[in-house]
Amino acid sequence: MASPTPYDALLLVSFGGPEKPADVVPFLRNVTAGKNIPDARLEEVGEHYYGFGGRSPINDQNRAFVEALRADLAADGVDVPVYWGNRNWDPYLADTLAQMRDDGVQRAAALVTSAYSSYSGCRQYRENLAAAVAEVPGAPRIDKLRHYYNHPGFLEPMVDATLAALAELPEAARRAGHLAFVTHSIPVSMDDSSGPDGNAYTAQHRLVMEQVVARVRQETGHRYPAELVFCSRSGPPHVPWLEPDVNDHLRDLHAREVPGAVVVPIGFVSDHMEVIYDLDTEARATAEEIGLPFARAATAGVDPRFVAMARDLLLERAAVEADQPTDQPVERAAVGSPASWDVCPVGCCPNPRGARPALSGQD
Ligand SMILES: CC1=C(CCC(=O)O)c2cc3nc(cc4[nH]c(cc5[nH]c(cc1n2)c(C)c5CCC(=O)O)c(CCC(=O)O)c4C)C(CCC(=O)O)=C3C
Ligand SMILES: [Fe+2]
Repeated sequence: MASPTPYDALLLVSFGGPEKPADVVPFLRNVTAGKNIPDARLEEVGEHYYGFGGRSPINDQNRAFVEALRADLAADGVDVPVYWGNRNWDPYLADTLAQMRDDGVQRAAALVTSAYSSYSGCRQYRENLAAAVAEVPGAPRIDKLRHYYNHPGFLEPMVDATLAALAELPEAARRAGHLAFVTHSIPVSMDDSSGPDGNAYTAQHRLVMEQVVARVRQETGHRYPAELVFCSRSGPPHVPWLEPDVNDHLRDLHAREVPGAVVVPIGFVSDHMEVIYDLDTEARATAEEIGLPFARAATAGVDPRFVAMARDLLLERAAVEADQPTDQPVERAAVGSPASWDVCPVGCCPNPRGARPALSGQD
């Protein structure tokens, strides 16, 4: 049986979100510390949270994932505890690392709830992990697991979700509709510097989009027109961010007499606020306003294939890090493009505000 050695724990690392109205402003302060987010945008985002009782869905999604992962590991006989810590809200990374240390954990593999390369989606987590390790004397060693945007455990649930959403569209739109693949907008400069050679953020999303379109074609015999579009733009208006916005795109489809759209949130591993607000609330309202048939594909969430992916990545990396490697090459599940690196290359996804310590990198 595959062994998790040298890892004695798995750490789920996420963004965190508020759980009650009184959490919203302190949470937003944590997220935006040192960043140039206009006050108007913060008030707007605060309203998104208040509209859902001040509670983000993200923490409950992570609790469910941790439970499902514990069950998956137990069923497979992989005896490692699962911990969970966030960048921006309780349970904070440093508290979780202190707990892990107290439990005797020496070395843990970290799965981040962000599948792609970018400063916000990768290095910022690595910096926060480094800061938490520095804050906790005797903290375990943490190895961030590789990007998994092209892992079948992430892609296959997306294919099924896209097919299910297509089935929700009215008959006429089911065949001639378009697929709008949605991810979080980031500054154009952040995309330009993402990954070792730049533009990894958009390139990885396009690979995912192509894979899903190809798999949907296998299942339906039809190659759906598809576009990569963006949600949740923030920052000052004069700074360019990735476009088009999903709402503008829906209007554009309507103007071109496309009879319906399936929105596939490929940038999000579970139903985050961006999904339930930006897509289910705002984009759906746009579609209703213009009379465009609309369906939103489910996120991976606790799909058993996505949960099993976490086990697979842990065991894959354990085989790489093992003291006595076998002569068999380590198998790395990946579809359409090679598996991503284990350790981030030098200069990958730089911090626009200047270098600081980050874990799991060659620099
Ligand atoms: C690429 C990316 C991901 C995906 C990767 C990943 O998952 O990490 C992501 C995830 C998330 N972003 C989240 C929330 C927020 N992001 C903000 C701000 C920003 N995000 C950015 C990028 C990303 N963000 C950027 C470039 C900014 C501008 C400021 C900065 O340079 O950092 C702000 C401030 C207000 C605003 O500007 O909108 C909030 C409240 C939540 C929690 C949602 C919930 O509660 O369910 C999640 C999962
Ligand atoms: Fe964000």
